[in-house]
Amino acid sequence: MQESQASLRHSLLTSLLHSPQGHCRIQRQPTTEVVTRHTPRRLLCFSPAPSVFARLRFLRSSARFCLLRLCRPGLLGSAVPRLSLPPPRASSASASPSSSCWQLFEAQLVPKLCSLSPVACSATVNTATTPSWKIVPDSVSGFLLLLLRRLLVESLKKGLGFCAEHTIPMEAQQILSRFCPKPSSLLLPSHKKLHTLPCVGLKNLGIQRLGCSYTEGKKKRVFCVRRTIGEEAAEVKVGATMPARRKKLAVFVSGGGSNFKSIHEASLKGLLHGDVLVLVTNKHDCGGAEYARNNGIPVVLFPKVKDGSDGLSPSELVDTLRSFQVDFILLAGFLKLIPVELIQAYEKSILNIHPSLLPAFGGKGYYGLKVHKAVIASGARYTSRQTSHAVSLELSHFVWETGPTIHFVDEHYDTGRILAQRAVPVLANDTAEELASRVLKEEHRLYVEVVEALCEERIVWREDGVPLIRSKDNPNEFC
Ligand SMILES: Nc1nc2c(c(=O)[nH]1)N[C@@H](CN(C=O)c1ccc(C(=O)N[C@@H](CCC(=O)O)C(=O)O)cc1)CN2
Ligand SMILES: NCC(=O)N[C@@H]1O[C@H](COP(=O)([O-])[O-])[C@@H](O)[C@H]1O
Repeated sequence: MQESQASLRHSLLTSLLHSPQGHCRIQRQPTTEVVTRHTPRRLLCFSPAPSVFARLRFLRSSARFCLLRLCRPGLLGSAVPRLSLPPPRASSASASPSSSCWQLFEAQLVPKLCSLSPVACSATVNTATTPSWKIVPDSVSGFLLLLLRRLLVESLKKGLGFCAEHTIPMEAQQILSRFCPKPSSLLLPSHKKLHTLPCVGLKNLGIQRLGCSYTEGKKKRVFCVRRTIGEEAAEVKVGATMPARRKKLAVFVSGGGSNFKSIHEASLKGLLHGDVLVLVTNKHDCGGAEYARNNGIPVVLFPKVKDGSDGLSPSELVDTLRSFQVDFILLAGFLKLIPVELIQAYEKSILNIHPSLLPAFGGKGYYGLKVHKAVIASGARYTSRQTSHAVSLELSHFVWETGPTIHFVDEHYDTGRILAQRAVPVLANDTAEELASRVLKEEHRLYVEVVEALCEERIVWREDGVPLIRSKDNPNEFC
């Protein structure tokens, strides 16, 4: 069954692509408006049918027929469990329309389009949640192709109506991790803003960029655009803040991996602007490694086991992470010392979570349950507020607390710059296990919040070397 559908898609793509002239445009909204571009783009071609009307009939019937079949649920993402598109995160008031369009465009559809071909259709019709994309021929040579465009739009409308419930396969959502740096934008004569993203998937088709343009408050549309050699790309930055490129993450574990799992799940839900691409562990059979294998995430063994050939050396580990184009390393219950080679290769890019309020209860020997046992045994008490001579003793009260710390990693255990902490109460009759469980819940929340900021490039360094997290809602404030 799959084969026939794949060959069907191929025949449609071939028929659309191998002819001397023609154009395609992926439109975000059903519209008859044609954006006049300041330089014509040769995009895609349609096969020269014996006669004009035969061509139209051929294209209309083949497009409509193939799209109906292409869009049939289960076709495009057959090998991978299907996920319906998560509704886009409510963009903060400050986010411009373009950025929400861009987030939808970059995160949820470009990967699919680029991986499958510009002929694929997808998504649903409600612009408030997920975009509807149409592929229509856009003529720069006369009414013929405009007529063709209208015919195909009609076909697609009917075809896409069939796709309304169509979901994006998970593979498309993971393809985005191969996507490119910051989108740039092209100012169109009518002051519309076109944001384009290099599109690796279609290079062999001569299509190098996909773009998302918008006019304030109006409809949005998406183009597939080809830059012919020598053509000047008048790309200029626009003021609108654009989300950074999605980040590539590596997670290091030695045990159960609950922090790793909460980060991975947050990424799949669209809460993080990043993806976990590789798991590193010193215990290939630990819970975190098991979870990674069950979710298609490559597992790498580090460090080398003493007498065995398995495992990577520090330099091999650096090379491996570079091959995945990893941006950030997240330690989550990893119990081995990170070598200086890795710290130098990933400066200010390695985070660790520790289950106490550092600098208390940190360093060599302080890991896992040992940390919580030490906290309980110490009877450590922190005043909840500054006591001063003026404040009588009965007003100051002792609060017994601990909690997770997230810090940058340097060459020693737990001595790197602290980025975030959160207080968790210690109850008088707590066992180490009960306290560990309470702290772990807070770890999961705190680590996802910090990784979210990391992926959105909201971590800044103060002049005295202290890292701060810029508020998501108000860039002038810090968490
Ligand atoms: N260069 C760094 N490497 C690591 C750091 C760090 O801050 N800098 N953090 C640790 C995680 N961690 C605390 O957060 C930590 C892990 C393990 C130990 C420890 O004492 N380990 C034992 C060996 C334990 C074992 O193999 O089962 C030891 O070294 O003797 C302390 C702190 C991760 N790496
Ligand atoms: N010093 C390092 C250390 O103790 N890390 C701690 O190991 C646990 C791993 O749990 P997880 O594997 O379920 O994420 C977490 O509590 C983490 O803070």
